[in-house]
Amino acid sequence: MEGVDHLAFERNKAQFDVDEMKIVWAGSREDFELSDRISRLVASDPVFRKDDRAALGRKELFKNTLRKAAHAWKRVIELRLSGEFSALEPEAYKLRAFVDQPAFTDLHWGMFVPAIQGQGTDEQQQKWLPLAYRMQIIGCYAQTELGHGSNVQGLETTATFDPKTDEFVIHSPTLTSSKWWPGGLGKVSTHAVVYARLIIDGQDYGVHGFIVQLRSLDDHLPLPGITIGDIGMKFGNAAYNTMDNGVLTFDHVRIPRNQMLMRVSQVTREGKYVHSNVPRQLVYGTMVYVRQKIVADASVALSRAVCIATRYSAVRRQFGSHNGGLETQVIDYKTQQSRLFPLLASAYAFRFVGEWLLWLYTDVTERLKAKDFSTLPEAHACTAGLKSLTTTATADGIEECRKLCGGHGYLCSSGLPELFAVYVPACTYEGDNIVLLLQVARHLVKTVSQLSTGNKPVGTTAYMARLEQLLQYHSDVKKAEDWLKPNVVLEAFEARAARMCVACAQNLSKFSNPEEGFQELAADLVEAAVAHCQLIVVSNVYALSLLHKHLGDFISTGCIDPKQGSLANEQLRNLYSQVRPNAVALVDAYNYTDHYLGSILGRYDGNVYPKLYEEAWKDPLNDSIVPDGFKEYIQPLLKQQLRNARL
Ligand SMILES: CCCCCCCCCCCCCCCCCC(=O)SCCNC(=O)CCNC(=O)[C@H](O)C(C)(C)COP(=O)(O)OP(=O)(O)OC[C@H]1O[C@@H](n2cnc3c(N)ncnc32)[C@H](O)[C@@H]1OP(=O)(O)O
Ligand SMILES: Cc1cc2nc3c(=O)[nH]c(=O)nc-3n(C[C@H](O)[C@H](O)[C@H](O)COP(=O)(O)OP(=O)(O)OC[C@H]3O[C@@H](n4cnc5c(N)ncnc54)[C@H](O)[C@@H]3O)c2cc1C
Repeated sequence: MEGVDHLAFERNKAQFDVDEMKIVWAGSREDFELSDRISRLVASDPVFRKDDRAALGRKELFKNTLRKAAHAWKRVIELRLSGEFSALEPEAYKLRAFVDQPAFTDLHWGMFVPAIQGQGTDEQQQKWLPLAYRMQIIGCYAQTELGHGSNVQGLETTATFDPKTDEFVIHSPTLTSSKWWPGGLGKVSTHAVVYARLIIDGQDYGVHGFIVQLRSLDDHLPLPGITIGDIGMKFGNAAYNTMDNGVLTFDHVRIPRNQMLMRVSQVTREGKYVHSNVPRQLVYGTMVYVRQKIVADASVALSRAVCIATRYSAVRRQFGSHNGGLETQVIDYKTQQSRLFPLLASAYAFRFVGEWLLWLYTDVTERLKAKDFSTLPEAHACTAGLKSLTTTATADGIEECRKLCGGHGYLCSSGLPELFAVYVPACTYEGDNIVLLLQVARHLVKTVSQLSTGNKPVGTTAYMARLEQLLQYHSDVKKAEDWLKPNVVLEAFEARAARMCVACAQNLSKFSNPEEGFQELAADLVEAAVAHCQLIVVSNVYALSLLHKHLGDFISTGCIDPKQGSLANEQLRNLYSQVRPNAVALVDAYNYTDHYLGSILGRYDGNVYPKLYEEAWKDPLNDSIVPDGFKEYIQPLLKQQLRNARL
């Protein structure tokens, strides 16, 4: 029935003010109003239609992406959504988010511009940023190669200084040195920040960033010595195939010396290599920025999936009808709750941890400007660890939501297959999640080993200062309600993380070669890093479901005993019952339009079945009643069977 709210009875059960929660989710009233306005603006604009995406071929899909990106840019300017000619303002960022289609612009604004901002000198910024802000040049981030992604120091592209001409010669010496993966490179970018080994007078100074023009600004053809193309279709149908991830090789391409990004180190006219008094790691700064953004986006992707699964679970009924009455809503099954509600809690937890990480990132950026580099290792460990933790949980969570929607979750019209396919590379790009956890583990082991030298741990590792106490700790939980006290939960998580880190550090000390030890104990180190990152995120329901999931860690490290573990589980069940009447309202608080959700199962009005039925008839296969190919392939079979039957 059109116009009827099939979920009204659920909404009436809510025990909190949904409008207030919308503001909490958005961050502030101002942010809420902005998101609300822009999401409606996108939803009502036919150019931003997306329900036809699944049926488009690659070329149409890509052209459709170009059209949307151009239209979005026009809207940004027409509506004066941001300051003059910049898409880095929150308004433009929101517009991009609600358009909901990965495009070259993500890399231009999300990596090319930040790389110049973070690694360029003032002079370089003045030259390149105005062009980039106006999109008079379009850039990408060309770091990864066919042979190396995680191992950045292993990149092979070379940038050799030629003192005669005051230029760098950019070259791809091997097949494996071909740049491979950069988004926006394949068909669109005119420029790139290319990461290459700096060679001066035969000496290798390691990987540095260079601004390289790739295509003519007139006819868009690659410049001499440059070969570029798209790397081909990726996982999922529409999904990330809106993006032109590309391949690029250089054959002795010359660029002026002043196109090396020179904030961290410089090459003089005489070919002298000069290193500023800033840490070399700032070359990796763009990755820290994007990892922080990815954490903030994890809650968005997970909340979309949870919103679809929660609304649909309230609509869907199976079994349990008595005397011809209604069957049970699947959301009332305890197993459904134990799978869905921790994800609902995670979406909220990630939303808040994303805010916190933005604060941490802003703080470190301010400090860097004032030449205080002391918090850089902590910022790197937190962004790397939380990127890994939240993207893994979100990718797994989206897939769980698909299963929570039963068979209909597998239909493209549920929105979940595409959401999963678009999201899942987040576990790999911007740092493989295991490789990033190993970075966190290095930071933790270093922190533990420095305790004996009197180095006071700071930031998220501050709990290590209470190591003696945490090693003695045993939970004093006696009844299920004790697990509701935040301190009780926090201490258990601190003790578990501390003990796992100390155990790793002790085992490492048994190796004469620390690197060998690190390789050998890598699996344990990853688990210790996960424990530390979970500690950063813990909050009520979420914490208890994690404790339940990782009960083995808590018991084997002696933080809690099995009885306390089952009390945690008992409390978890109580919490699920408290969440149940509020579940639909909690997902309404995300304030997502039906356009943005892109899901029949997650429709605000819950009018699922008629719309699913209607949608099925739109499939191109249903354009004709008898399928194309019937005469060639089906009819002969049927005729043959008839003949056989007669025989
Ligand atoms: C209209 C508007 C539209 C707006 C849209 C905006 C959209 C925004 C969102 C953008 C979305 C973009 C989509 C995503 C695209 C993906 C792009 C990519 O994948 S790009 C490609 C991404 N690729 C990857 O992510 C590659 C992953 N690999 C790596 O990051 C590195 O190679 C490594 C870290 C694994 C090893 O590094 P390596 O040097 O070999 O070895 P060591 O371990 O010895 O470390 C040495 C020292 O450095 C330290 N340190 C390390 N990192 C950092 C850091 N970041 N910082 C600080 N420090 C760092 C480390 O702690 C150590 O310190 P110490 O102990 O000596 O004191
Ligand atoms: C959709 C998408 C978009 C991308 N966009 C860009 C872009 O715009 N620009 C760009 O430069 N790059 C881009 N990339 C590349 C991306 O950053 C890399 O793929 C990523 O960093 C992982 O590196 P890799 O492919 O070398 O993986 P590998 O390191 O080869 O990983 C393979 C396996 O080896 C394991 N492994 C590797 N090293 C270790 C170790 N030391 N210890 C234990 N296990 C290890 C990993 O865990 C993984 O299981 C993109 C990738 C994707 C998928």
